[in-house]
Amino acid sequence: MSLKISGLTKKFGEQVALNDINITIANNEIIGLLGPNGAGKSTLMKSITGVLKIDEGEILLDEKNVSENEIESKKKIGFLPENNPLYNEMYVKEYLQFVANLHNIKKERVEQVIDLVGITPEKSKKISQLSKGYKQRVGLAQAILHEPDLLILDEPTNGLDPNQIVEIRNVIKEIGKEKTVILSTHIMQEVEALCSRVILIHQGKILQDSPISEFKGKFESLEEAFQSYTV
Ligand SMILES: Nc1ncnc2c1ncn2[C@@H]1O[C@H](COP(=O)(O)OP(=O)(O)OP(=O)(O)O)[C@@H](O)[C@H]1O
Repeated sequence: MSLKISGLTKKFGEQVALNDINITIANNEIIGLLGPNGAGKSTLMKSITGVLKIDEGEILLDEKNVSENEIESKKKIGFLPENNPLYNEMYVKEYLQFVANLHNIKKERVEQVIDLVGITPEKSKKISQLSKGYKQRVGLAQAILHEPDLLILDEPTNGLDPNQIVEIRNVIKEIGKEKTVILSTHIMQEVEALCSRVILIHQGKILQDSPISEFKGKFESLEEAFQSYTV
């Protein structure tokens, strides 16, 4: 998988949400997308997944422009949006089967993913009955069902309790062994636990794109580094 973003600019009216973003990803790695509220993280993720149309620049996935190859690109990308939209009235397995049908995926894969994200005991429950952590697992399951090469996760552990956070991180770590994962988070421990590379966005621009050790640099902690760049 290769992803090359060049000169990406996205505006909402007068507001420039992303300003001349350039990113190259060539390896399977877990990348932490950091930045204060309103920095442009979700906008970047939605731009890559094709949910938002960009104003300037281009996004190449495996050397093909995502806006000109929408269906092909979507096959290669899995997306867990912020606030994990799910159909609450559906049952877990029924919902995942529904998503699998949209992608033309065999039934066996649904069971495989249910097992991978650890929701086998919950698979016959209604989504509305699940705890937030299990809902998040269902969101992850729908994102990986079609075996995407690139997984984009917008604040995947937001609002979870400490146990659920660890569990979801383990699932992401497992997936990250074979896929490229871009995840946004405000939790520096998460970055430390999962990511090899950090991209820091502030006011729509990239301030830092480096291995985690370089990002930390002379600072005692990632929090300190984050503050020094963004205050
Ligand atoms: N649909 C939209 N219409 C108008 N402005 C938008 C829209 N989506 C995002 N914005 C603006 O673009 C900027 C970047 O927002 P974005 O949601 O990408 O930030 P973020 O880094 O994901 O923030 P957070 O950490 O709070 O989730 C913000 O100023 C936001 O208000």
